[in-house]
Amino acid sequence: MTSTGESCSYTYEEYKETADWLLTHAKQRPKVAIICGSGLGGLADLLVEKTVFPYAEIPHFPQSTVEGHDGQLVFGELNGKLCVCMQGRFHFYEGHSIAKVTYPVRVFYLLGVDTLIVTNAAGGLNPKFNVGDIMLIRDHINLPGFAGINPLCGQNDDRFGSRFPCMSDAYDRDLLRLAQETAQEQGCAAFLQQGVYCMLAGPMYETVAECRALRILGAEAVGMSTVPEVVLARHCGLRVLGFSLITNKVVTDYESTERVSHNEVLETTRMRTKDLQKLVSNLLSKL
Ligand SMILES: O=P(O)(O)O[C@H]1O[C@H](CO)[C@@H](O)[C@H]1O
Ligand code: HPA
Repeated sequence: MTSTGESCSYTYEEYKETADWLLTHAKQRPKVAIICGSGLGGLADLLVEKTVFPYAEIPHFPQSTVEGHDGQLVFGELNGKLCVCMQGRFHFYEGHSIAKVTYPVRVFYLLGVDTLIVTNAAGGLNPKFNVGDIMLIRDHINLPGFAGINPLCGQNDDRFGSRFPCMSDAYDRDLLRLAQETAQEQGCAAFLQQGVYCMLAGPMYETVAECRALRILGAEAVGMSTVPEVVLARHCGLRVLGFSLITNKVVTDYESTERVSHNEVLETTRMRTKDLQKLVSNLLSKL
């Protein structure tokens, strides 16, 4: 049990119960799942022929508590492709166990999904990045994982994947190329970047010294999500594509008067959300 009294792990049967419930209640059989980051849930509104499930109605499903995360699972079609979209994700800092944060990923796998698209809002560490840039995630640094906060800790269930999964190919190279091509075609290459995302547990934003340390580690964007979802997705063999929207620049100078806030984060997502939606939507038609 965690300090909040939550279960630290789930049985195969629990994941299966959720998946079976969804298979009974939704007519769509998507191969693509999308997890929407802070302020980026508008993507799910673009789906047509929708079936919408508030998280509270889905057996064993966690609840969203963060502003900018609506808390519903949307099945439907986007640009001719069936998908299931999480309008709101779960974060470790909300007090959820890491198993709960990643719960939907194994449910997606049991639904028959083979591709996961993750989006997030992130702070830009790479000095070349501008606010409003979209960074394709080339790789990640699992900082909570260094400290043992990892959804794969505990007994391994071989029905999902192997004890020691490879992570050197976490982000699918073909999907990365496709995303770059698509960005060129739709004319948003000018603000497309590629880089390394680093997850911290949050909920506080980083100190100046932490940002400087993260840069030395090779991180180019920093956030409080995504990595556990990707780890679990790769464990069960899903292909992964990730987008970080650079919502703010991190502070690396003690003289700076800049102060990051969630309002600033959400404001940037409002400015760039349509471009990201178009990119994901155009890309889906090519899968
Ligand atoms: O990663 P997402 O969910 O997009 O949200 C990011 O924005 C929030 C902080 O402003 C944190 O939750 C951080 O992880
Ligand atoms: N740090 C951590 N998480 C974030 C940030 C940030 O600067 N911006 C958006 N999510």
